[in-house]
Amino acid sequence: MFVHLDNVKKSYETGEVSTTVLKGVGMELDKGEVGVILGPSGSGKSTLLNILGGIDRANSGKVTVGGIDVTGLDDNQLVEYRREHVGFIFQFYNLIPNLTVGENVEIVSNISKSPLEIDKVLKAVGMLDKKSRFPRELSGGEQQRVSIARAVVKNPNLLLCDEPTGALDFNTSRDILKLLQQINKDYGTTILMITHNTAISAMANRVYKVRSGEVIEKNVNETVVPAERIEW
Ligand SMILES: Nc1ncnc2c1ncn2[C@@H]1O[C@H](COP(=O)(O)OP(=O)(O)OP(=O)(O)O)[C@@H](O)[C@H]1O
Repeated sequence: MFVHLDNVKKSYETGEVSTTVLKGVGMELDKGEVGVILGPSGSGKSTLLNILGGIDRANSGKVTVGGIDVTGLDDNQLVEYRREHVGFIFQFYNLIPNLTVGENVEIVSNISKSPLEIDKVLKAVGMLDKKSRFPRELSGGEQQRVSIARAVVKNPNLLLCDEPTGALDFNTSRDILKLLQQINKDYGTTILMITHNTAISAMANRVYKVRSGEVIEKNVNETVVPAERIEW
């Protein structure tokens, strides 16, 4: 398995209080697959994604990605892992406001070992003609396209998306999902996506339902539905 989480546990200590957020999560994804994590607010989805992406650490259990034992990495190795292998897409884009579209993508490309061509990636997300614009001059959907370009330019093995369509209307969401599906197909990028929207799970190979820090249901879809046919 390309992505493998085994019995991952996580709790946060705030003062004297300990909150258990993940209670022994198991998850698997083959190379080139799309996975969807569904679950209510506060169920631990973002924590799970952050551990997988090397932003946060598990207290126990094992996480491997493409043969790398992520749980065994020291802080420097974790930075390297994030930089080389993982692309992140968030609900609220997180673009740098005083850099243009091109520059937002370029700063990531500059610190990557084997980046893709910036213009090629901007073209793939339909933003090449707006390369010189600033984020404030773009719609939400366009900003999300740029944040996808920024994540994809480093040619990551794993693309982690935390509610990528959470702030977008139906049509724009569907365009963004189509784009993610296209990237999965064209670059063979393994994608794991958090969503509240159960309809989106139709485009995934594997679906994980999470509740209160536990996986309560795992499904493997025999057929994957093209994003343009998803309705909600
Ligand atoms: N750094 C932290 N310190 C303390 N508690 C935290 C921290 N990060 C998350 N939590 C708690 O862990 C629980 C799970 O949070 P998480 O963000 O993973 O849930 P989620 O399923 O992604 O929720 P949402 O859908 O609302 O984003 C929440 O109760 C949250 O308050």
